[in-house]
Amino acid sequence: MELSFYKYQGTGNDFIMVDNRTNKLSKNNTNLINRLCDRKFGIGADGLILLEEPEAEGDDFKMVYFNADGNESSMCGNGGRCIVAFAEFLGIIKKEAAFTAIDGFHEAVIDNDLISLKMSDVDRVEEKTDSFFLNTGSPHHVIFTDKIDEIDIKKVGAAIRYSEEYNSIGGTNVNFVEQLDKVSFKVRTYERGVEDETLSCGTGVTAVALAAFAAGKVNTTTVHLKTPGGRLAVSFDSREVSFRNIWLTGPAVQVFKGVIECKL
Ligand SMILES: N[C@@H](CCC[C@H](N)C(=O)O)C(=O)O
Repeated sequence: MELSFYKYQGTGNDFIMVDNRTNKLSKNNTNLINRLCDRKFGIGADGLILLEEPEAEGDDFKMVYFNADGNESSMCGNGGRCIVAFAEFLGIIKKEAAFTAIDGFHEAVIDNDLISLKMSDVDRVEEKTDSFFLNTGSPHHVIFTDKIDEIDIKKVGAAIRYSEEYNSIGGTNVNFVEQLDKVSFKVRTYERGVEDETLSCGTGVTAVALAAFAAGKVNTTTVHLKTPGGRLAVSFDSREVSFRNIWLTGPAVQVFKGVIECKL
């Protein structure tokens, strides 16, 4: 089978994007999706995203997200911004989008090079001994440090991701964070399903912004995040540790397109 695809990146978090409105690509083919995401044997990406026909009334499309390991997973914030850019490219939307992903309904707005995505509400930030845990559409463990560049992200991240603490939820993503000033943080993320550090994680920086606010490290409701792949911003309304109207903003870019021969 020949598969047409597009490659997108959002602050260096990269995705294979497939227009699957004709259901050409089966969602159960874990090996194929894993192979397509492989950086040596395939196209190479942190994940693969299907744009499908909407199921809910008023939606423009449906988003289905797979990690590089080939498994369908929870919400991807950078992928959500990239699929909005893809939908605009395909002519499905103009400057605004409404779509459903695994964690529910999302809205998005395109403003020149920046795409803002409305994230799921967050009702709980769990404070642990030296870290925080919250779910921003995907599960995130957040650790504040003052030596972020000295951490072996893959080693320490994997130890937490596979720890007994997170077994019952299928593991977690792990974010290491260093405060830069009153409103900015440097973030490095170990991503579940990629099983390595990625250049950026959208649900991850969202978790960092909310955890920083809950911990009293910032008192503004817009937080700036510097990742190895670029800059993102998160804004929100807060009531104690309950967060609403959460928006993730940053660039999303089409890198190339192609056709690949897939053995099913
Ligand atoms: N890169 C993503 C997060 C993707 C999901 C994650 N790897 C998981 O399985 O929890 C983002 O930008 O949010």
